[in-house]
Amino acid sequence: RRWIPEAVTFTAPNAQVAHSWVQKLQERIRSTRPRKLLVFINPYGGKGKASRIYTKKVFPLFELAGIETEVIETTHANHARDFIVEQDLQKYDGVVCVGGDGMFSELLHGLVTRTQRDSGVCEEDESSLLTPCKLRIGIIPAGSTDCVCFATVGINDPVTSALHIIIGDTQPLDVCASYHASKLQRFSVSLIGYGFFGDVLKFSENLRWMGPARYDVSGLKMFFRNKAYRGTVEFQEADDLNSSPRDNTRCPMNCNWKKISGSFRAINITGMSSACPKSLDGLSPSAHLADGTADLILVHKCGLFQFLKHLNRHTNGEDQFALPHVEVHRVRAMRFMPDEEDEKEIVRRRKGTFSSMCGGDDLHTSTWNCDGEILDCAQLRFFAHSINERKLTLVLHSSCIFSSVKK
Ligand SMILES: Nc1ncnc2c1ncn2[C@@H]1O[C@H](COP(=O)(O)OP(=O)(O)OP(=O)(O)O)[C@@H](O)[C@H]1O
Repeated sequence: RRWIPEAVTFTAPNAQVAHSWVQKLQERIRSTRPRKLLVFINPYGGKGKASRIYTKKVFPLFELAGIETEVIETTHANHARDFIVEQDLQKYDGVVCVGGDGMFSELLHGLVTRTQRDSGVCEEDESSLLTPCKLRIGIIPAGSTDCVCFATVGINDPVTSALHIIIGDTQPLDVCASYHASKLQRFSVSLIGYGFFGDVLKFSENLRWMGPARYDVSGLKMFFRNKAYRGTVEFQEADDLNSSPRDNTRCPMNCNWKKISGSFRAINITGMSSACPKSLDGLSPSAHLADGTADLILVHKCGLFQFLKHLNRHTNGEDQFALPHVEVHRVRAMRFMPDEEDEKEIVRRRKGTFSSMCGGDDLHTSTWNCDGEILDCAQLRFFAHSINERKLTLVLHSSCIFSSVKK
């Protein structure tokens, strides 16, 4: 999957022929390639090497390809998002982030919000039909995990990504919208995880000073903690062709929703494979990129060894779903409700001295990890939106979005 630039020399019989070749090539290139890009660099992403990666590896290629760039080094979180929401973007053919998944998410939210505002659509409203974004997002990987880049391009290599951007490659993606108490929480494209991955992210926030190693340390702690959370997952399977989460029907009987109650070690929803350098096949190797579905993976309460077996299968090529405590469904929508008893217990524990002493570590609900951002709530509804313009049925049902990601 790694691309490298290569020079090819054509020899023309005379200058006139050479000139016509150049002209023809330029015409072709102009119609498919971006001419002006807005680049955001997160100087603190990953190991803090984003600026150097851009200057040394990416900018020379953009220059060689005649792409004009405007570069903004971010000074604070949400700098890129706010810029996209507020500034004139007419002159750009695309926006590029040099950073990790968090930076990609900023650009995604900025573009979605901007597009809805410009077209007078309320993105907060669950029933709104969102307007697709025209601008594309390019990702130059320079973060800690670079999952979105890895799962779409197959490698997290800045030069490969720069070359894909230069030739105008596109890759449509599904965008998932998550709601809590009827309020939009976030848009996401890769993992939405409750239980294990929610806890790993939450605890890792205290360890930011460690850099990317924080995820390993937090993962180890949460693995041995072996906590499961009670609740009910309801979902609509993708092959249920008679209904769609956006068909505007009102069903009083919940007839097309499947329901599973129990104690879950992890609830993961992923709109793409979520592959990354640590797990080359990802959480769900056969997840599709742009079909309006996501894969729901339920890991029921199990022993340490059983959970280790499941996790280990993300890296050794064995089927991670072929285990008695794991099940997987392809879904269009999902909702999760923690057990009420647990909610009451949280309040009781929060008031207790024990809780304050252990920093809420013993809480009976987890949080959601939404593309690497914490959603501090347990109850959640989510919809997968298709953005694949080639499939008419999906466009008809689709209420969203969006731009394609340049590989
Ligand atoms: N100048 C800045 N100072 C502080 N935070 C920033 C700045 N610019 C961006 N951010 C925030 O930093 C967060 C993390 O950035 P980024 O995703 O690039 O790196 P990462 O977290 O190391 O990688 P990954 O998301 O792949 O694990 C983002 O959510 C972004 O909002």
